[in-house]
Amino acid sequence: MTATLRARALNKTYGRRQALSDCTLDIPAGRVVGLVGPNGAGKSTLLNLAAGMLTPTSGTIEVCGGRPGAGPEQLAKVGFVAQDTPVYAGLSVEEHLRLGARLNPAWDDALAWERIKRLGLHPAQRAGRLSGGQRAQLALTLGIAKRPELLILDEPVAALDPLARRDFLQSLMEAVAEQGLGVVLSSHLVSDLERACDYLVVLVSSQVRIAGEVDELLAAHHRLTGPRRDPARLPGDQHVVSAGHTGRQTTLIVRSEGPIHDPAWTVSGLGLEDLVLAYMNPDGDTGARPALEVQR
Ligand SMILES: Nc1ncnc2c1ncn2[C@@H]1O[C@H](COP(=O)(O)OP(=O)(O)OP(=O)(O)O)[C@@H](O)[C@H]1O
Repeated sequence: MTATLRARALNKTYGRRQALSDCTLDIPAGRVVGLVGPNGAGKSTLLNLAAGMLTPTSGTIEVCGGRPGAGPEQLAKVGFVAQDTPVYAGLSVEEHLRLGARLNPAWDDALAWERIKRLGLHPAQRAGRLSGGQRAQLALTLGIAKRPELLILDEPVAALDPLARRDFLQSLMEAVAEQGLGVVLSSHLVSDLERACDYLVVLVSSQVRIAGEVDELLAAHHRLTGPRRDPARLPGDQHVVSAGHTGRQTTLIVRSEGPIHDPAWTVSGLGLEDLVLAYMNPDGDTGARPALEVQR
């Protein structure tokens, strides 16, 4: 597997606060990767390490085959749109594009202008006067026109209304299809990740809880409902991710590569949201408590 991001025993501490702990991860190339986890889990820290904006406390991280931020060639391979889609408020849309052209060796000016026209952004408009959605689209345009191998987006849609979010993700998906670039995208909106991502990483309490192809993860996880019983008595190949009990009933989220034939259980599949919630909330409550924001 060609890895676009490879982390080995990666740690990052801020003072005494552990933001990322012993993170070992291989993200394959050319995927759209959803990074999800509770507030403070370490998502921005991981993305900033991948973009070369932070350096590890210990361990290693490689992105597109090199050390993040190590020289102009490496910088050209990776696009990064930080949280809150930062743009220069005093610069116009056109000035942003000119700056992009000057700073990025593989800059695709035709692509940038085509996107700006399609989005209906006026070249003379100052970025500070754009709406949140327009600023996000401008930042995405700069990221895409740089023509990186990997585009890293930290909560790019958080401030957008549902229509702007759909447009933003649509633009992103088009760029992925046309350019074959890889994307790592963090978001709390699982429905957006479900729409856009084919690979999932769940980060909880500064550690990677699970990572893999979305289709494979969904196929390997099941919800078991049946008479109350001790989860420890399941067969060894059935790994309990989360367990919830009422007086008489047990509901388990289980990872199992093979089918589950025990007639005592009613077995059903999971959606991505259920899967993410099970890993974020392993101590039971396998019902639908919304620990994540879900918007459609
Ligand atoms: N510059 C900093 N100085 C000190 N602590 C920090 C700093 N940046 C982040 N942290 C801490 O590191 C941990 C991980 O933060 P991080 O921003 O990576 O989480 P996150 O998963 O992106 O959260 P959110 O979903 O809220 O954006 C948190 O406990 C946070 O308080």
